[in-house]
Amino acid sequence: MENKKEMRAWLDDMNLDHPLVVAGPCSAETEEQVLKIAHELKDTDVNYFRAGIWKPRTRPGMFEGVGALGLKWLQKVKKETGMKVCTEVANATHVKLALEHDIDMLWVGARSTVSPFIMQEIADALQGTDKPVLIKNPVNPDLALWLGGIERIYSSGVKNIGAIHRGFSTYEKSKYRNNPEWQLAIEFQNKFPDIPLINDPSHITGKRDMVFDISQAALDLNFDGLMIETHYDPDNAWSDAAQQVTPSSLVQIMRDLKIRKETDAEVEYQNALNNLRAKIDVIDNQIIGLLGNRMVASDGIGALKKKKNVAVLQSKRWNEILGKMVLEGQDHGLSEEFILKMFKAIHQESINHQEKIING
Ligand SMILES: O=C(O)C(=O)C[C@]1(C(=O)O)C=C[C@@H](O)C=C1
Repeated sequence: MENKKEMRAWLDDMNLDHPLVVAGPCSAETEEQVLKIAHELKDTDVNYFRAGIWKPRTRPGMFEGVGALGLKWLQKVKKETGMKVCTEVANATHVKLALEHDIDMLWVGARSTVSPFIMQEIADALQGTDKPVLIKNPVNPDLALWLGGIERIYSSGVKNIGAIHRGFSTYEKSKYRNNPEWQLAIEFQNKFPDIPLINDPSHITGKRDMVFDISQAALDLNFDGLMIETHYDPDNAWSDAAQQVTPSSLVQIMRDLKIRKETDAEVEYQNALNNLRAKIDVIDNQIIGLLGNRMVASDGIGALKKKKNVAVLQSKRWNEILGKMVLEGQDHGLSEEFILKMFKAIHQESINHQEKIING
């Protein structure tokens, strides 16, 4: 699949003066609930009203959505508010029913994107539709799998396409429900700059008080839109209670978000920017030079270890280095998270060098 301008035509044609906003409850619960939220979102920046009707849940016995009945409620939302509507589809039957009920946009969830068989089934059922289809990232941080899923949908003739970044599952404890792994989203944009990329801060954070910060971070990284779960009584929602915001909070979030432009042509700005970028280029070259020197020293240690038959991994020494560097980093305004990531990568490279020497 190649990047093509046509992939973003559906969004460009909307001529929005703000990021695309998709909002509405995690789950459609009752007709009254759906309509009440829709009416509260009616005269806001919201472009698409969302509600899940088929809910993939981690464990059986949890609320799995109202099913096809909810499609009628979404039709009512359209009729009463004029808002476009969207929902998640997870198999060919869902697609068929959603298209029959003229749902304006569909999305494929993270638990479906992981499965090439399901993606192919959904792609076949979507064949030829002109409705926009958004594909969420798979639960695991695998860019190729995400792009493969999008390619299946695109290859079946769906030209109005988009992607939703909802973060990635981790075993490790984290302040996020799903780790954003922003680098992966940046790589996505580098490869496919014309696939509209929508951020889902609700699933990334799992907590409503973090939704604003993640939304702002996404806009700062040139995301095209936001999907934010919204409920008039979040605490009593039937699913994902902790992460939903009220319609009035959503309006406030949209008001407070800063939308930044791509660049500024002013000469003074351009000159100052170029000066600082020249500095960064010099420093980056120095960093590479220093890392190269470090590996030469490591190669020397590798040769010594080979002679004396000593193991490559020296945990005590390594932990001392990590501890020292975290403290050193603090003095230079560098976060512990960054220092640990960087030094773990350096350590691995050092080990690879020594492995080559010892086994060479
Ligand atoms: O000090 C050592 O023994 C090394 O081999 C160097 C080094 C490092 O790169 O800093 C590499 C591997 C060890 O696990 C510990 C440290």
